[in-house]
Amino acid sequence: MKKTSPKPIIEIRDLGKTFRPKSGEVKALDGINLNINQGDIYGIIGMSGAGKSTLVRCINLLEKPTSGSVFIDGQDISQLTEKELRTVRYSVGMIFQQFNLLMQRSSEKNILFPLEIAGVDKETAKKRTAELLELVGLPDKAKAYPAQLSGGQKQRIAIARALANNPKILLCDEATSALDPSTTNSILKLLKEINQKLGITIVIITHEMSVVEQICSHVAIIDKSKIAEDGEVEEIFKNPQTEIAKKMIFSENDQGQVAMGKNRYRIVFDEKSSSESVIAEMILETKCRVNILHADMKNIDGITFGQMVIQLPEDELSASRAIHYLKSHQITVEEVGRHVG
Ligand SMILES: Nc1ncnc2c1ncn2[C@@H]1O[C@H](COP(=O)(O)OP(=O)(O)OP(=O)(O)O)[C@@H](O)[C@H]1O
Repeated sequence: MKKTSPKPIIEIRDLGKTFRPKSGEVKALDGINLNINQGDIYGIIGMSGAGKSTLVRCINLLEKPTSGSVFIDGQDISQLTEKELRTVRYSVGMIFQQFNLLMQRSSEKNILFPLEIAGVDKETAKKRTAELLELVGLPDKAKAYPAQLSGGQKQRIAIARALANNPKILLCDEATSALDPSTTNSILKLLKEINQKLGITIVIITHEMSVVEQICSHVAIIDKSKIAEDGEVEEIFKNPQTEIAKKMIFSENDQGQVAMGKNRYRIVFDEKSSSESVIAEMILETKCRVNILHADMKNIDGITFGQMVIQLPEDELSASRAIHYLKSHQITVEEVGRHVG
């Protein structure tokens, strides 16, 4: 039977955005093409100034592209009237780094706010608010004001508010950047649950690869206004092609530890192969001396990967024997010496 290809809910075609402030022209986005499918958790990652916020503002209709198009659920949003745009806006919810809750309103009233604007009757809106408080795990905080909530709780209320009008897409702009690591984990877990329970497509804008690794199915790496690389997170992690992807996969700490010396290789293991035994057997079989410079584990969308940076001897023959051994055991091997540090 023919496999049906997944349906893109967001299609970005040749998108360009140029700002023209008095100080000169800034090309914030240049020739962006991206397909985000229904049900994806799609990470958009890049360094500061790469163009992430501009891209998200083009998707949520706050910024008008200079060229190209954005299709949401098959509709070219640049061709819509104001009235049609309002309807499409309901299908895109958004959460932010600073939560953006209304400080004078209780949690419950914050969630009610978009329902009031949409003209939902009071009884239905109240019922929906109670369901959403339950969904984000805070039914007991209905009457609390934002000032009485922790950062993680504020973000949970913001998520409930963003979901009030049943959007098809949830955009998260650096939504965990103001949170500590354990709160970040709990918010990412909640987003994953929402994606699975409601089938909602989630787009996550972040500068942290760890966020992408934890919950995203796909990622696009933006560098200097263009997409450097995009695809499934697992594939990009195992086989990054561009300098920027390699840089983002190694955290700053890792780079410090592996910056010294020549002949360094990054190797990636999956759950099926144990790093220790493969390395031990490789040393026994090839008689090649290996220096382990760095090793850690990463959990990518629920699958554990080990990565190591090893240093091989300068003697080319032994080094190539070792590389051949690793590759023949289906282990990803790439030289990092020129790229890292
Ligand atoms: N309204 C604007 N007017 C002029 N230039 C702008 C405007 N908005 C963004 N830019 C410029 O466009 C480029 C991309 O900015 P953008 O905010 O999209 O990057 P970013 O990847 O989100 O960065 P950060 O992670 O620091 O928020 C930057 O050079 C920025 O200075």
